[in-house]
Amino acid sequence: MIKRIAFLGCGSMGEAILAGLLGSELSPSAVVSTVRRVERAEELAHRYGITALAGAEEPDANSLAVQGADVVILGVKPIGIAGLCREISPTLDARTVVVSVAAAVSLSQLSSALPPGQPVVRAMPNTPLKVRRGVVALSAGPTTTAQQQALAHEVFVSSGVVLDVPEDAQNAVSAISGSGPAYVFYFAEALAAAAEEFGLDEDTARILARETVAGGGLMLTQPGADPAVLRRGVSSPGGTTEAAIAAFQAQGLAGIIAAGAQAAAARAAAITEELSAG
Ligand SMILES: NC(=O)C1=CN([C@@H]2O[C@H](COP(=O)(O)OP(=O)(O)OC[C@H]3O[C@@H](n4cnc5c(N)ncnc54)[C@H](OP(=O)(O)O)[C@@H]3O)[C@@H](O)[C@H]2O)C=CC1
Ligand SMILES: O=C(O)[C@@H]1CCC=N1
Repeated sequence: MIKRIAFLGCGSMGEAILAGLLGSELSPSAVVSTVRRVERAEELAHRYGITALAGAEEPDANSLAVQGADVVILGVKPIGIAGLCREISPTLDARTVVVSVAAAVSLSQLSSALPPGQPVVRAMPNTPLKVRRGVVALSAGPTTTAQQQALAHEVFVSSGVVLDVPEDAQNAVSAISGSGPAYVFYFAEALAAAAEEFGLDEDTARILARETVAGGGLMLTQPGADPAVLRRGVSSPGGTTEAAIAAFQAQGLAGIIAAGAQAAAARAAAITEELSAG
């Protein structure tokens, strides 16, 4: 059981994890988070009842936050991860499991900035954790015990589906489910724009697109749901949906989506290289 957890960096992703976790049995008194700005720390403390420290006000915020924590979540941008690891290293307990959610930061890059043998987990979560419909893939480092891996699972399990993957799958996971919510939101934006092209007013267009994406997503969460079967359930032979799908296929929509995911994975590989090059 997690007794104390520290979130170092708590923006979009950190807050999504935090919100999902606090919906479980964990008490806000077991959570400390750090950010840079005072107003963001105040917002988090007010919204969740946690302790939130701002680096702008308390320069030792990160070192203070990790003291006594059994899990530390690194939620800053990839470029900030190594510096943050070096900053907390002197005060980190050797048993604390350090979970990085940063895209493209490898386990070896993490370990090389932490004390030798520090237990580490590389995670790729997504923001729907905030509404407890997230998915996260975990890859543990070689010194991370089964008990420490269980603690990392516990961070996410009440907020979504937790998968264990080999580290070399992490860039693919990032390209599919890490970035994926943005693809879905982009689709919703495009659907609303198409609605406005028909002359529907902006509010009506947004509601139609939003409820369609949300409702379709909810149907996919039903036991045994298969997207191809659900699609056929909407597509009458010779009807309107078939005409739309044929137009999507003629435009190469599946290939366009694959190209987007490839671009995301390639960018992750490039970021890993850039971080190694310094
Ligand atoms: N957003 C997403 O959907 C996903 C993001 N990720 C990963 O999550 C990480 C964070 O991304 P995201 O949440 O989008 O980014 P944000 O910019 O929203 O959040 C970053 C947070 O880090 C804080 N911060 C920056 N530097 C420090 C520091 N030295 N000490 C303490 N706090 C610090 C910022 O504080 P302040 O608010 O005061 O500026 C902010 O709260 C990235 O590594 C990204 O790859 C992974 C999967 C999905
Ligand atoms: O855009 C990014 O780099 C991060 C990683 C996955 C989602 N957001």
